[in-house]
Amino acid sequence: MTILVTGGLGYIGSHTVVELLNSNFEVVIVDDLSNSERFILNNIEEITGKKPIFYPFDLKRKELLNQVFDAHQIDGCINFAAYKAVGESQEKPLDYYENNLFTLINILQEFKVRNISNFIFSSSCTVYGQADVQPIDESTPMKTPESSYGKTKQMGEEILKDFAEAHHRKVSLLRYFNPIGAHPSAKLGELPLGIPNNLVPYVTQTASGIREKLNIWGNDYPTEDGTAVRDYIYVVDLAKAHVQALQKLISSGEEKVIDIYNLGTGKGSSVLEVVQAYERANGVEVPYQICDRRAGDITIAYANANKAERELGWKADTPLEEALRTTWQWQKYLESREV
Ligand SMILES: NC(=O)c1ccc[n+]([C@@H]2O[C@H](COP(=O)([O-])OP(=O)(O)OC[C@H]3O[C@@H](n4cnc5c(N)ncnc54)[C@H](O)[C@@H]3O)[C@@H](O)[C@H]2O)c1
Ligand SMILES: O=c1ccn([C@@H]2O[C@H](COP(=O)(O)OP(=O)(O)O[C@H]3O[C@H](CO)[C@@H](O)[C@H](O)[C@H]3O)[C@@H](O)[C@H]2O)c(=O)[nH]1
Repeated sequence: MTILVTGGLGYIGSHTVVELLNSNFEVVIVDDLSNSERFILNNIEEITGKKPIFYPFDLKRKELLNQVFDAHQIDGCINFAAYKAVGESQEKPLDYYENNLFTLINILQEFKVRNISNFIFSSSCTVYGQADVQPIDESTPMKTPESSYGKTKQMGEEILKDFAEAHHRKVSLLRYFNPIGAHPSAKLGELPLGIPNNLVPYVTQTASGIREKLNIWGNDYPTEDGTAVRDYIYVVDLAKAHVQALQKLISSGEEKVIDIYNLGTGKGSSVLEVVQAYERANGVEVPYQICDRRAGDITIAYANANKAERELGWKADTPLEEALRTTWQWQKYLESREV
């Protein structure tokens, strides 16, 4: 079967392409390289011994997308392509709505006219906002997200539910918690772009001396050590969930399926716990200072991922320290490419 993977050279997409190729799917990638680099394609080939087909263009260009569907018998799509910087989305909301929603609709139009099913969407735990109860399961009520980015994820989910209902198609909405880590080969990982916004990339750059100190945004939260708590999920575990969600859609005898899964470990870790685990895992020091809270941050979010375990037979079981070790190895790889 041939799967279109949009954003397949990005962080989560590239890891998922590896898992798809290892599971004998044919892969067609469309990625405009707006947040990724071409060498990732070679690295995917080095890891798997297989070469995915790659088209470098912007999915907003309908006529090019149309040609891809003409050229390949597409059996499903995993749609990673999106802008994802929460802060930036507040400054450029129109760019976020345009990129994250128009691209989605363009692909779905092709699915509609060509009668294709099996669509997987990258959603986020951000759709829950600050939930009233932890852990968060799929029936936890959604709140209005703080950012335009978060709103594109909620809207994307609604678009897909309507699409599945109206056209009798199979879709899976995957709500990721906080993905971290890199491929064990150290050939795939998250590419740092400017000053990292996310915790683990910032910790990594602090450990390697690129940043002087980590700013911990607040230690006065109502948590055990006062720092905010998240559910950090290893990216390879996350990638595997996509293959399992896809296989479930493909093998379902139903005409219409709307699956929704939380993808997390079920365990919350505070910012300080992540810093300490990083130091232990990699034998490095991470200097930090405590600062004021970051605007828009929630106190705590961790998943109840039992539904994914029950229905997909999937569980994120890589320990935090192991995931953090791969991050450090990826950093070393990136540094070796620079010299
Ligand atoms: N990383 C996270 O913390 C996280 C958490 C929850 C959800 N998500 C979602 O998961 C998906 C993948 O995230 P990621 O961390 O791998 O991001 P990423 O930026 O590394 O990957 C996205 C890829 O899509 C490409 N892209 C963006 N717009 C495009 C367009 N118009 N046409 C073609 N290609 C385009 C980029 O070049 C990039 O390679 C995104 O939808 C993101 O919103 C990410
Ligand atoms: O330099 C830093 C960076 C982060 N943090 C804290 O670390 C925690 C995690 O922050 P971050 O890594 O930025 O993740 P989130 O704010 O939880 O958001 C991420 O995870 C969400 C759920 O997947 C996604 O929707 C977002 O796109 C993604 O940025 C938060 O308490 C931050 O305040 C710091 O203290 N210092």
